[in-house]
Amino acid sequence: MLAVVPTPVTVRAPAKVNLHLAVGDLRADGYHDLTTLFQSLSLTDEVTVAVADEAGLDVRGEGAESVPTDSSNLVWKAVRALAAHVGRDPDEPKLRITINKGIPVAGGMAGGSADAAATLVALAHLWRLEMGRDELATVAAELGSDVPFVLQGGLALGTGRGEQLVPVLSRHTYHWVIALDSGGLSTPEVYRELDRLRADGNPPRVGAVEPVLEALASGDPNQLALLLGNDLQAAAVSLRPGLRRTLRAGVNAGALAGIVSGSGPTCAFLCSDGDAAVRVAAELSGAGVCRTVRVAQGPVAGARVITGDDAARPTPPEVHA
Ligand SMILES: C[C@@](CO)(OP(=O)(O)O)[C@H](O)COP(=O)(O)OP(=O)(O)OC[C@H]1O[C@@H](n2ccc(N)nc2=O)[C@H](O)[C@@H]1O
Ligand SMILES: Nc1ncnc2c1ncn2[C@@H]1O[C@H](COP(=O)(O)OP(=O)(O)O)[C@@H](O)[C@H]1O
Repeated sequence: MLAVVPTPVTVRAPAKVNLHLAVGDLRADGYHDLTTLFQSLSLTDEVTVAVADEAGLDVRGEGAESVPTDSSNLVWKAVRALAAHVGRDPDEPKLRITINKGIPVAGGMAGGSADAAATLVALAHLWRLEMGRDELATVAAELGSDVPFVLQGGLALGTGRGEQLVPVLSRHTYHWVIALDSGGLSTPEVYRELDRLRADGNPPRVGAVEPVLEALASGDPNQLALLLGNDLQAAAVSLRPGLRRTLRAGVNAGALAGIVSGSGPTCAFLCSDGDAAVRVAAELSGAGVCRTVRVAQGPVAGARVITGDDAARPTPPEVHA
């Protein structure tokens, strides 16, 4: 009898920016307790999972050359984790995975996490698993602190190491300019640098999260801009001092405020509306402070299956500095 080969599944998953990132003390397990507000952004990766005669991984797009294709890639970790969770053989049938990257690599925007979340959703579809999003989220949390959020998308308050999520109702769209750096920063190194700065002195700490939630409820980007904050910013700037210039240049170009995205080095600039974002992007791209500039909106949906022509959609507008 002929075996039916399932149709390949393509899943799109979003980047994130932390609107508020309060980092607590170092825990015994090596993580830090966080209080963070995540917003998903319209910079996305697409992951296609297909059953094939030979297993393999192709990575294309933004920063593809710096992404590992061996078993350390988060998509293979996602395959192994989900297979273990449901008691399947991760190696049969063999899988061919293609990642199309639109999210900067090691940029503080959860690109690897987005690929892991996308792989979980694709496999749940391909393997016809009867799993709810909550069950998928428990597997996601094993793969990384940011993976549950990019699986869920939208706007959410994250606690614990960032994996415990409460969705935040959002009726407003925010417009961003994203400045991509020429290199990446290692997340553990940035956390270590913050510990070092705190041992030596008193780097600035963000305030309470409640006013940020109120600003989000108002939908006024001017109000939100005053409250954006990231405890990791001082550490990212300490490791990459040029980010100070980038942050200044975005505000000089007309953004309401600029922030280092998560552990950096990507910087995110909040703008008053879509037209302002295009103007800021054009001016910032000529300032010589970053590699590339993108325009993005948030919040957007979490990891979801896309089909047909939609999968061939062009990448977001790009302006080279
Ligand atoms: C900083 C943040 C902010 O959202 O994102 P990025 O900017 O890297 O995307 C996250 O905390 C990154 O989450 P993620 O990239 O999933 O990190 P994980 O794989 O869970 O952890 C990598 C390492 O980062 C450090 N880590 C991570 C999370 C946390 N709450 N405390 C930590 O100290 C630990 O050293 C850990 O070993
Ligand atoms: N699918 C993947 N995409 C990107 N990076 C990956 C992936 N799998 C593993 N990595 C590794 O994870 C590191 C962090 O990448 P990424 O998730 O893009 O950054 P960040 O943690 O700053 O958001 C990369 O330097 C790379 O070595």
